[in-house]
Amino acid sequence: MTSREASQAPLEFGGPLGVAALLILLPATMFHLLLAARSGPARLLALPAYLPGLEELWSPWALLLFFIWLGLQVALYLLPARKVAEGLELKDKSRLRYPINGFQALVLTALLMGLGVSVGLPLGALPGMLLPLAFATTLTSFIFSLLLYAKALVAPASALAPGGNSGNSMYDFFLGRELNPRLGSFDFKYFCELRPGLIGWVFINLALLMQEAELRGSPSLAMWLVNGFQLLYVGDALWYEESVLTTMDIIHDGFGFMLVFGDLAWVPFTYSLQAQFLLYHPQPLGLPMALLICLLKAIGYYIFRGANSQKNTFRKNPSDPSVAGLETIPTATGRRLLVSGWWGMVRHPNYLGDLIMALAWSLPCGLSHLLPYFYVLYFTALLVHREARDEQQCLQKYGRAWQEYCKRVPYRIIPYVY
Ligand SMILES: NC(=O)C1=CN([C@@H]2O[C@H](COP(=O)(O)OP(=O)(O)OC[C@H]3O[C@@H](n4cnc5c(N)ncnc54)[C@H](OP(=O)(O)O)[C@@H]3O)[C@@H](O)[C@H]2O)C=CC1
Ligand SMILES: CC(C)CCC[C@@H](C)[C@H]1CC=C2C3=C(CC[C@@]21C)[C@@]1(C)CC[C@H](O)C[C@@H]1CC3
Repeated sequence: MTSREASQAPLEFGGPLGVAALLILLPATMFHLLLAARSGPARLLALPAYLPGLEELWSPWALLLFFIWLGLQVALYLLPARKVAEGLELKDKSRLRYPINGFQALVLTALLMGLGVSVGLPLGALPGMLLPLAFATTLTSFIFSLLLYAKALVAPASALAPGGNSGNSMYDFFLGRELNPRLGSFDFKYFCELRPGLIGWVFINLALLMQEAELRGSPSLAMWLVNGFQLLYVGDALWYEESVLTTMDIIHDGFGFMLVFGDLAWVPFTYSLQAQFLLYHPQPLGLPMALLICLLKAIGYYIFRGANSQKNTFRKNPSDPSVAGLETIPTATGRRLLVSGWWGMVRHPNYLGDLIMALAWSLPCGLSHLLPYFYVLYFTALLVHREARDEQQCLQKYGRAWQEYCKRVPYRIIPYVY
């Protein structure tokens, strides 16, 4: 297939019409959440009381701040890494190399921020800039995705993603045509997936905490919990950075608007919704309830980390003592599928743990509003859809062995429910 021939891969996300809707709906939802979080009624399901004018959205300072942030993260990405990992084999039998220094980037960013705050950097002013920052990031995401689309037009056929090469420009712009767009050894998708948005989310949360301390004397218990839980999640993702190299985002999906906007804008501005909500709507939280929520978070994390580590260890070294005793099914590819341990409980135990953690992030916000539960609702939809896509890919990869696995482990995410 040449780069100008369209692939026959089935269309996802409702095809061109579906992605046209998503191109509008995703940014609109993000701005709706940003506005709702600061509004008095904080309603998830009501239209905003007013629409911000361009003067409220556009600020060259916000754009500059976003580029300084990107520049800092690029610089940290380029620092010597403790390890350079190889990705999975590509169509042309080559393997790309990726620096494993995301956790180092998080720690260095924290040190720089600490230093900055100690000499007067007004981190607490960030919450007031979220709207123009989100606007600048969205604008940049559209332009960056267009550049990536143009770059893919001259990429060799072997560099294209299986799904983003339908021949419909809007669909391919959304899904991404090129699988691993790079400039030299700088990998745009890998960089964006784990650095600017994920680390940005942590510092937006921290800025909201500092602002709350400024407003009310000290941060609330609910704000501490949300900050702590989400920092653990981001720290974990960066500590286990190498495992992102086997996710469908890296090995299957192209780098188009969906991931560009998702990584750069959606993650920092919507995943910080609970902390945004708490700044404008303080919630009382007693110690017993806080302890119960911590227990829920611990259970979710235990399942999430246990399941992810078990699969990653098994894929790296099936004779590792921690996984050697697990029951498996052989497949025609030579790889085996786990059918006991976490992966014998449901077919996506890691999603179950992630969903439990999502609930624990929202509960500190109390039960008076639906808004802070947006993440739980969105994430359930995302994981159900993602699970269906992964099943399809596994069925193609493993055929009868996958059918056998589904028979042995009938539930997808929640035991005896789904
Ligand atoms: N917060 C967020 O917004 C998001 C978080 N996540 C989280 O990221 C993590 C990664 O998720 P995701 O990328 O979807 O994929 P998974 O980590 O669930 O990996 C799925 C892959 O695992 C392998 N696999 C499936 N079943 C078995 C088995 N029984 N034995 C051995 N290998 C098996 C298959 O690949 P193969 O056989 O090729 O190894 C399959 O394609 C999850 O914890 C998820 O919750 C994901 C998306 C968004
Ligand atoms: C804009 C759309 C709604 C879709 C956006 C999807 C992205 C936000 C997510 C796609 C896969 C992701 C992963 C993570 C963050 C969210 C995105 C980028 C993690 C890095 C989160 C931490 C986990 O430990 C690993 C995840 C890998 C997939």
